[in-house]
This record gives sequence, structure tokens and C-alpha cells, in this order.
Amino acid sequence: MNVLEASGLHTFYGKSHILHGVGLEVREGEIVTLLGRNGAGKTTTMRSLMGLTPAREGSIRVLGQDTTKWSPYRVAALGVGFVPEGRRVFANLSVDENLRVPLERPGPWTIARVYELFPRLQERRASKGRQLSGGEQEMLSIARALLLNPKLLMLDEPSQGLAPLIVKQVFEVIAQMRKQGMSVLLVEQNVRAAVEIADRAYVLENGAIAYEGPAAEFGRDEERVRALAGASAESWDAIDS
Ligand SMILES: Nc1ncnc2c1ncn2[C@@H]1O[C@H](COP(=O)(O)OP(=O)(O)OP(=O)(O)O)[C@@H](O)[C@H]1O
Repeated sequence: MNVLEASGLHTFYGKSHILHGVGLEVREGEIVTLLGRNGAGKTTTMRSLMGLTPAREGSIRVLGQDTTKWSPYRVAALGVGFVPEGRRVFANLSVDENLRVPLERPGPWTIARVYELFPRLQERRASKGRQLSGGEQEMLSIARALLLNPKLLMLDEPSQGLAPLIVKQVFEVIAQMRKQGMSVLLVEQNVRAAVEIADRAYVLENGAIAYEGPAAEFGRDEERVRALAGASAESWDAIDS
């Protein structure tokens, strides 16, 4: 079954026409990565899927329901977790308090289980959000989204600004989530890490899908990666290595 199906999305910010007929799907238990240069429309796509910046045209189905006109709250309640870019943890609350803020939806993920997945958070459970490193904040953001027991988790650039070792840990966690049957839609600048972990890739160019296919196949085509994913020097070196 498709967890997510979107087609023909047209999204605007005021008069700026940003998405030009974007369509994508995520199947059950699949990791799908959404790549593209800066400004290609990746974040806007996620915001439209979530109902935060509603598409003016097009349709969205989540778990078989037509969510096109739904509020973000309803989409989340149906089972879509969204971890936006830039990690929004509560700076003045401890790790433990941050984890108790989300409304828990019943399911396999409990506070005890997220601590098992992120032992580092358990060690730091009494520390305030503002005392955490970037990597710890990212883990906390993901942990909070997991407590909603989503069927689909959408992550916007989870590796941004993190040291390579921490990126590796975050991606290991994403791989473990798939083992639990969760579907993931992953926006990434780190092309190498994304194509390694993902089953399929979509690449956006100027607000339209320019590539759709197996992630590994996309990652092997050096020229296409350069042209479409705008791989930064850093991520390109990583692909070469
Ligand atoms: N709130 C906004 N108002 C007007 N234009 C916006 C707004 N947010 C984004 N844009 C524009 O929409 C386009 C797509 O932006 P978006 O953030 O979706 O791209 P992205 O692929 O996620 O890029 P990045 O990697 O830089 O986050 C860009 O041209 C951007 O300038």
C-alpha cells in the first residue's frame, strides 16, 4: 500500500509559483529521498504535504485518505511526523521534559524505547535543550516525532551542520526505523548518505521532478548528481571516496 501519494502539486508563496506539478509516492516500509539544489523546492514540498503551505492545485493521499485540504494538525494526527529543518527543541526544558511534551499516539514507540534507540539522550536526560550539541538536538527532534508513532516520518535535512560521525549515527537510526516498518521521506543535501540509505530517489529541479528512480542508480551517475542535486563539494567528495 502507498503510505503517501501526491500528484500535480502547485504551490505558491504569494505570487511566486514554487512547485510546478510535483508528484511522488512513498510505499509502506520504504525510505524515499527527495534531493535537489538549494531553492529547488524540497522544503516547500514537505510543507505542502503536511498542509503547512497548502498546494493550490493537486491532490494528496495519506494512508488511503484524501488529505489535500486537511490542516497540519489533522495530517499529523493521521500518522505523519515532520521534523523541520533547524531542530526546534524547547531550550528551557530538559531532554526528559521535551520528550513528554508531544501527545503520545499509541504504538510501538514509547519514551523507554526512544531512550534505547538514542542512549546519548538518556545520558543527557536532565540537561536543558539549550545545553545540547547540534547532533543531540537533532536526535531529540527525531525522538519527539517518533513518540507520535507516525506511519510516515518526514525529515528535512537531518544531517545539516552535523559532524560526519554524528551524521552516521543519525542515518543508522533512520535505517533502524525502517526495520520497524516505518516509512521515511528524507530531504538531504548530503547526497551520498541519502542515496546509500534510500530505496528510491526523487530529484527536484525548479519546482518539478527531474528524476525519479532507484536511489543507488541515481547516486552512480556522477554527472547527473552534479547537474541535478547540486552536490556541494563536501557531499561530492564523499561520493567519490
Ligand atoms: N516563505 C517564503 N516566501 C517566499 N518565497 C519563499 C519562501 N520560502 C521559500 N521560498 C522560495 O521558494 C523556493 C523553494 O524554497 P525551498 O525552501 O522549498 O527550497 P529547498 O529545496 O528546500 O532549498 P534549501 O535546501 O535551500 O532549503 C526558493 O526560491 C525560495 O526562495
